[in-house]
Amino acid sequence: MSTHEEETPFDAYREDVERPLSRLFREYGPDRLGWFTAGMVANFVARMASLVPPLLLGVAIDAIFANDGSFELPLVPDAWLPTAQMAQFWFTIGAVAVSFLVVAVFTWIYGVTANLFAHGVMHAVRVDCFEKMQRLDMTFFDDKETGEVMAVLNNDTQNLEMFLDNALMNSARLLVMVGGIAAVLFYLNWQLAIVTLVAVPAMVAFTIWFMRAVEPRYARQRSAVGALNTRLENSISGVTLTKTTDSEAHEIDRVRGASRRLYEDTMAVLRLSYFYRPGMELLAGLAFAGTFLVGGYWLATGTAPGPLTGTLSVGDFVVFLFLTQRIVDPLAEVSNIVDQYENAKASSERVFGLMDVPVHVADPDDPVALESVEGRVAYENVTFSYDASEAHVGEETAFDEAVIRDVSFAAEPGETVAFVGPTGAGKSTLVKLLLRLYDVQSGSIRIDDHDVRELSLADLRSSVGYVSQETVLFDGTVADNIRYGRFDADEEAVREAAKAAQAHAFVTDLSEGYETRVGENGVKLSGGQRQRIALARAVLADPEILVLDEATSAVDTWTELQIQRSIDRLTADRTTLAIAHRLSTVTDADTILVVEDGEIVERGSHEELLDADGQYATLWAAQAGDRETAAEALLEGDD
Ligand SMILES: Nc1ncnc2c1ncn2[C@@H]1O[C@H](COP(=O)(O)OP(=O)(O)OP(=O)(O)O)[C@@H](O)[C@H]1O
Repeated sequence: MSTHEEETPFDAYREDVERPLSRLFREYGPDRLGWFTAGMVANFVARMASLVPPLLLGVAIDAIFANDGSFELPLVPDAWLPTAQMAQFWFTIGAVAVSFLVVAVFTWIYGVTANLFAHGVMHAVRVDCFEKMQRLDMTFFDDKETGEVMAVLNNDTQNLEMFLDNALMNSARLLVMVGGIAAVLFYLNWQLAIVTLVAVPAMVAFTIWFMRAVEPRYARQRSAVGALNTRLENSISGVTLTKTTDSEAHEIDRVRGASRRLYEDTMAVLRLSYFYRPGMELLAGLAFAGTFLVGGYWLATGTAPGPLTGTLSVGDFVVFLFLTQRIVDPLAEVSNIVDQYENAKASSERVFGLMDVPVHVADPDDPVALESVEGRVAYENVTFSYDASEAHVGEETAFDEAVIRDVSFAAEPGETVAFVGPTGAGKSTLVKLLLRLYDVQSGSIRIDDHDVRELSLADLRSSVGYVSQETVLFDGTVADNIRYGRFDADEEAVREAAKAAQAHAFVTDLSEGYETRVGENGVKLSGGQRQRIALARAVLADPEILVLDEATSAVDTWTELQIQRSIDRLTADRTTLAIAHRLSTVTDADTILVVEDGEIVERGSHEELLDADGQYATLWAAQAGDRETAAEALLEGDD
C-alpha cells in the first residue's frame, strides 16, 4: 500500500526535476502565448483604469468644488482638458463612467483569456500525463502507484490551474496595484505618500513572517489530503472484502482517523490565518489613521506638520484616504499567492516526475518489420527477477533471487506448450515475458527467430493474444468488450467470435443482447461468462500466437467443458502457451513443462511424463485421486 509519506521510485524522479514551473512555461506556454499575453495586458489595463476614478475625484474636488486648484491630470495634455467649471464637471462624470467601462471590459477580457490559457495548459498536461502513464512499465503499476498517478491527473492539474488562473494574475494585480497606487500618491504629494506607505514594508514583513510560519503547516495539510485520498481509494476498491468480513467499523475507523488528521492539520493552518487577515487590516488601519492624522492636521491648520513642507489640497487628501484602503486587498492575497505557488511547484514537480520516469519496455529504435508471423516461439536461457526489472534493466541479479531461472524451450508453429506446477512457481511470469510486459534480464525470447525486443510493441502484441488469469472487462456493452483491441471489427465479426467462444448463446439471452452493458469490470456477468467474452476477444483478434493463463479457473465443470471446446477450436491452428492448474485440460498438449521455483524440472508429452513417473505423474495421480475421492463422497451422499 502506498501512502504519500513513503518513498516510491516515483519520488526519485520527482526530486530530479529542475525548476518545474519554468519548465511548465517552456513546454506548455509557447502554444498559448497569445492568451497569456492578452490576459496579462488586460489585467494591467483593468487595474490601472480602476485607479482613475479616485484620482479624477480628487482633481474634481479641488478644481470644481473647492475651486482652488487647476484641472490637471497626469499623462493628459492640458490642451485636451476643458476650462469651464461645468464642462470640467461633465468631463469628470464622463471620464469616471468610461473608466468603469474600461475596467469592466478589460476584466472580462482578462477573465476569458486567463481561463483559456490556464485550462488550455491543464488539458494538455492531463492528456500528456495520461499518455505517459499508458506507456509506463508494468513495474510502475506493480508498485501500486496508480493512486499517485490519479492524484497527478486530478489534484496536481487542479493545483496548476489554480496557480495559472489565480495566483499568476493576482501577483500581476498586486504589482500593478501597489506600484500604481504608490505612483499616484507620490505624484500627488510625495511627503504624505511616505507617511502612508510606511505601512507597506510592515505589511510585507508581516506577510513573510506569516508565510514562514504557515508553510510547514500547509505541507502537513497537503500530506494529510494525500493520505486521506489513498485511504478512501483503498477502502472503496476493497468494499467486497470489507463487507464479506464484516469490517465496516474497521474501515470507518481508518477513514475517520485520516479525516481527523486532515481536520486537525487544516485547523492548524486556519488558526494562523485568523491572525493574518486582521493583522493586515490593522496595519492598513494604522496607515489610514496616520494618513488621516497627518493629512487632516495639515489641511486643518494649513501648515505642514513636523519636517514636512508645502501644501496639501482637499482633493489630494481624499485620494489618499481612498487609495490607502485599496492597498490591503492585493497585499492580503500575497499569502494565497505564495501558497498556490508552493502547491503549483510541488504539483509540477510531480507532473514532470511522472513524465521523466524512464520507460524500459519500449519500441526499439529501428524495429524489425514483422510482415507475416509463422508462430515459432523460443525461450533461450531466460532469467528474470521482478526486483531487478524495477531497479535497472541489465543490472545483474543474484541468480537465486530470480523468479525465472535459465528457462529454455521452443514451440513450433501450431503447437501447444502447457505449463503446470505449484502456485507461485513463475508460470504467469514466464508468459508475461513473451508479451514484454517485463523484459528478461538475461537470455532471449524469440518469435520466428526475432528477439521480441527487436520488434515494435504494436507488431509483437498484435501477433500474441493474451487471455489473462483475471478477466478484464471495461464498463460498456458486451460488443464493445469483445471488440476491445480490434475496434473496427463489424457486428458480424463480433458475433462469429462469440460463437467460436461459446458465448453467443448466453449473450443473446441477455436483456439487450450484444448491447447489454456489463457494468464496471463486468460485475453484471458471471465469472464463466466473463471468461468466454475474453476468449471471444482473443478469437476476434485472431493472433498467430495465443497465451492462455488458466482460462478455465473460475468456472464449474459444465462451463469448463464448454470453454474447453472453444479453447480447442481457438488453439487448433495456432501456437499456444497455456497455463493450467487442472491437468485434465492439458493432456493433449504437444509439450508439458513442469515449472517449479522458476525452473523447468520436467518436460514431455502427457504420456512421456506419466512414464517418467516424476512430479507430473504424482500431480496427475493426486488430481485423479481427488476426483475419485469426490466421486466416492458423492456416492455416499446418494445413499
Ligand atoms: N508484479 C510482481 N512483482 C513482484 N513479484 C511478483 C510479481 N508477480 C509475481 N511475483 C512473484 O513472482 C513469483 C511467481 O509468480 P507467478 O504469478 O509467475 O506464479 P504462478 O506460477 O503463475 O502462480 P499461480 O499459479 O498462483 O498463478 C511469485 O513468488 C510472486 O510472488
